[in-house]
Amino acid sequence: MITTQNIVHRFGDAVALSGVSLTIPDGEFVVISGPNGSGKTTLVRHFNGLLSADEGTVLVDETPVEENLVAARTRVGMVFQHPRDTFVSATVGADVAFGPENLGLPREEIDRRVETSLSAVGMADRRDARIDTLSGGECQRVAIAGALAMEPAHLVLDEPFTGLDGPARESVVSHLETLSTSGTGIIVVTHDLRDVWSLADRAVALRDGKIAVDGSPEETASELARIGIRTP
Ligand SMILES: Nc1ncnc2c1ncn2[C@@H]1O[C@H](COP(=O)(O)OP(=O)(O)OP(=O)(O)O)[C@@H](O)[C@H]1O
Repeated sequence: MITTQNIVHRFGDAVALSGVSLTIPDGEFVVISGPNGSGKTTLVRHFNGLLSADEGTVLVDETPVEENLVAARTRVGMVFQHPRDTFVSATVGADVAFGPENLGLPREEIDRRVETSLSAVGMADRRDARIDTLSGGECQRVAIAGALAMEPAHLVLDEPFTGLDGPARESVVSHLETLSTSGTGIIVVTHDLRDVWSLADRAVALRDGKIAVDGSPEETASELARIGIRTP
């Protein structure tokens, strides 16, 4: 479970988050939307301690994130926009193995996780492929596999569909659906709710660093429309 309690985040004089309280239970599929600059990326970066709040507290499984960063980053996996810039290894398998290696896991366990994670995104046969030969959609799937190899309770994806064509989006969405069905909590930051609307348990929208909308997709569709966020 991820809990933010009244968090405030400032960049200099600019207030990016202005008192956000949110609880995301294990297994929940949440979409986070909102206008440009409303604080979406800033918010999710608090979920595993990539940013720390100026005020308020972030808890992962009831432990403050800063008390155990490794636990927070193991429980909450993060996949960023433009994953091509975040790969650390030359090949798919080596990149996916990187996180588990840093946890100091035995080789057999690392191999098992790489295999399972790549299978989960339909890339098991590309283990030895060079990263620089992958398409945008394949990069996104490998980035998801890298996060999955940490066996997170929650997978956070920040604008995972940017730059992907229709078939690539469909492929990423279908893998998210499989993960969600198998119990992984999914948190997707997106401007475009069309892809994930039918999968979401909950829709949260930020505006001016505050939660403007929070509820089930059915409950929130008209409120989202009122603040200019289109739903399918
Ligand atoms: N590193 C930074 N330094 C200064 N200001 C920042 C920084 N990162 C974000 N901000 C500001 O904080 C506010 C929230 O930004 P954030 O990226 O969280 O919004 P967002 O909702 O994810 O936007 P977008 O939809 O454009 O990605 C914006 O006003 C942004 O300009």
